[in-house]
Amino acid sequence: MLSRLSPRLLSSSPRLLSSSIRTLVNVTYPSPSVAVLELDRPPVNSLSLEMATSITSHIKQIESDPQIRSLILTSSNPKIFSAGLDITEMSRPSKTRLSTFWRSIQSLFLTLYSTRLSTISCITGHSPAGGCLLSMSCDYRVMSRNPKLGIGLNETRLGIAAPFWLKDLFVKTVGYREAELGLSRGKLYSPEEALKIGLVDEIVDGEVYDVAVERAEEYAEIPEKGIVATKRMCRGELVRDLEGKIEEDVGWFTDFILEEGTQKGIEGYLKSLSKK
Ligand SMILES: CCCCC/C=C\C/C=C\CC/C=C/CC(=O)SCCNC(=O)CCNC(=O)[C@H](O)C(C)(C)COP(=O)(O)OP(=O)(O)OC[C@H]1O[C@@H](n2cnc3c(N)ncnc32)[C@H](O)[C@@H]1OP(=O)(O)O
Repeated sequence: MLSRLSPRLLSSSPRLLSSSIRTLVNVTYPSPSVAVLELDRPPVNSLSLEMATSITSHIKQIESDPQIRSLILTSSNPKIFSAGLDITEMSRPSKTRLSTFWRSIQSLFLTLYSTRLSTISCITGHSPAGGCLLSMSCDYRVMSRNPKLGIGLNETRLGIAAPFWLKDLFVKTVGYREAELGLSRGKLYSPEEALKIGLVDEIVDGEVYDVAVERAEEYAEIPEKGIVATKRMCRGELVRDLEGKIEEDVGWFTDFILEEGTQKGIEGYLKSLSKK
């Protein structure tokens, strides 16, 4: 029923939907050419299989409306953009669920990174690991100036490594040496530090959402043909690299996660999170 509605009517607020069909995101339209996709999976917007699948299918629905030119990705939680992958998906999982989960993450990345829409990440809160992946997949990133916030790839801190395509995305964003340092140290950057290395494009003292809408409208004024061709030129290589290695990447991920040593690391990390 829901999928037959026009994307414009698809404001999937939890207030309107029963929990059984909750879509984990809210979609709104601040202007005729701009859509906002708000992550809404309390407590920390972590990316479970269902969450990743929902975001991907909403991006595709929004994309199918030719009037919409820009998409803002943001969070219903003012303190947390996204805590990244749902770590519980990687803790003692079945191999089948784990590979389906990883496919949903690959698909979310490919969809967001190569969409015809101009994408603005509106980062009001923490954005570690998979949260940083979502932000880096967008065309432009605005972040609140709050020095307590962190953005970056902290996988090594969990005893895991970023997959090759996330490493490549990071290298493309911040350059080789900074990426190597940031990845191996599992560094989370403050907004000021992130701005300095090009991990975010702008930091905002006041209402970051208003700035994101302004930028989305600016992008929407640029002729679509030029912007889509440019995006394809800049991003095509990484998209093709991953598309050509989907199965290999699923194999690496499942083997790596299912190793006993990795499982112990994940268990310990989960404990440390819930003890806080
Ligand atoms: C050479 C071969 C290479 C092969 C490579 C192949 C494959 C690659 C292998 C692996 C790649 C996998 C990539 C992973 C990327 C990821 O995204 S991993 C996730 C990383 N995320 C984090 O580390 C963030 C952890 N969370 C936090 O730091 C904090 O929660 C926060 C976001 C800063 C918020 O803090 P706050 O104090 O507000 O909240 P709490 O910490 O109290 O959390 C509330 C609640 O939520 C639970 N939780 C937090 N984060 C997650 C999460 N990511 N997943 C699941 N659950 C999470 C937390 O445990 C609390 O739960 P509660 O105690 O039950 O209330």
